[in-house]
Amino acid sequence: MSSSCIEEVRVPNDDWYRITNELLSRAGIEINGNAPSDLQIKNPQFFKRVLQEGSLGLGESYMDGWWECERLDIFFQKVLRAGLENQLPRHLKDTLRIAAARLFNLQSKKRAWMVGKEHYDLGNDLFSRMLDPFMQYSCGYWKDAQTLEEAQQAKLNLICQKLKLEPGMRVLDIGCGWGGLAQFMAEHYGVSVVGVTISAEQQKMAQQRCEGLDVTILLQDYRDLHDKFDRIVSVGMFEHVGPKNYATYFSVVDRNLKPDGLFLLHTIGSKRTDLNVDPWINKYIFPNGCLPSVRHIADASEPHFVMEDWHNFGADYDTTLMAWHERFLESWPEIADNYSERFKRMFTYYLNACAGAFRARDIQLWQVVFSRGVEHGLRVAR
Ligand SMILES: C[S@@+](CC[C@H](N)C(=O)[O-])C[C@H]1O[C@@H](n2cnc3c(N)ncnc32)[C@H](O)[C@@H]1O
Repeated sequence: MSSSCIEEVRVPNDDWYRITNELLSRAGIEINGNAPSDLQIKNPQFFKRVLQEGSLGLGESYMDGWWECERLDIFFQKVLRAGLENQLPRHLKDTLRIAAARLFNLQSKKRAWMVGKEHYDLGNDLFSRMLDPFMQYSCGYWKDAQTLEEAQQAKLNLICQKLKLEPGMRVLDIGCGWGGLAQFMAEHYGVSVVGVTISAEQQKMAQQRCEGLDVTILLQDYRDLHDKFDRIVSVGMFEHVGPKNYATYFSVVDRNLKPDGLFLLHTIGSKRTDLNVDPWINKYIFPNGCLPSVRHIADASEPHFVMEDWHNFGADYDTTLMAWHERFLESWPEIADNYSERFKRMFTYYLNACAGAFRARDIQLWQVVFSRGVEHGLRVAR
């Protein structure tokens, strides 16, 4: 950090600047430095805001244009690798939220619809451009893929193979999004599918996508399912379930799965066990989201199922998120009239922060296959 930079931003309070600078230097990040992951400060109030409000202040000040960074993904990778997020203070509101999460069920049936309205209903114009043609809003499988399209189709096939789908089977997709997996399973594997979502926009589009196929898309909470299926799959939805409901979730799967059925859970996971969600992500992207740990999944599933396979391909989410960001920026001119510039910064921040978190190995992507111990000759596909 050269003294000329300090003059440039005219830091009003040396201490705010000094502490922030010291923290960032532990992650190899310079203030107003030349590396792509360095911060360019536009408003010197930034230092105070970050030190007082932690992660929330960092994200909100970015949305407000108080700082820039050419490679936000690398910035987050470095910050998380250095463990800086644990050294920032919590905003008072966040402390209250954590207390509330311990006391109340933040993902109750009534509250579950919030994320549908606030995130998944944001705009099909945006999601249809940012995502692949199957509109997969979950990690692709990049093992042999070069493009987002290939990675998402490989993921869809991987799921179908792990589930050992056979024509005529009934499959339940809990958290079916825009219906891409339902369409793929019905078209390529000859199964009949029931999908559930809590987003009205998703239901509308999924129904159009699956017209003419043996697919039903329900707008309902997973807890209201009472049926029987040969296979159950749930992709990118468990992150909305919350610790107070993990046991209920697995009971619902158990209740709806035939005795010789298979269940595939695809979820982001984290090793932390407290309240596994970043306050900025909670406020602006996924209200009431919460990442499960291995222990959460083990405890909730063991009364019901045998765990047949546990596959981590978290590194592939980094690549997926970077591909989404590229497509988001490319399509921005077509959708800019429908959103604000602040929204653009918010989405850029979200996609890059998550990519950096996967790259830093802070969070994981798990596919877990469960059975009831019935002989399937289970050799799970990879
Ligand atoms: C990240 S999206 C994943 C969508 C899709 N599976 C995919 O991979 O593209 C999460 C999905 O979970 C659904 N979801 C969240 N909470 C739910 C709940 N309580 N009951 C049913 N679906 C829920 C959302 O509506 C959304 O479709």
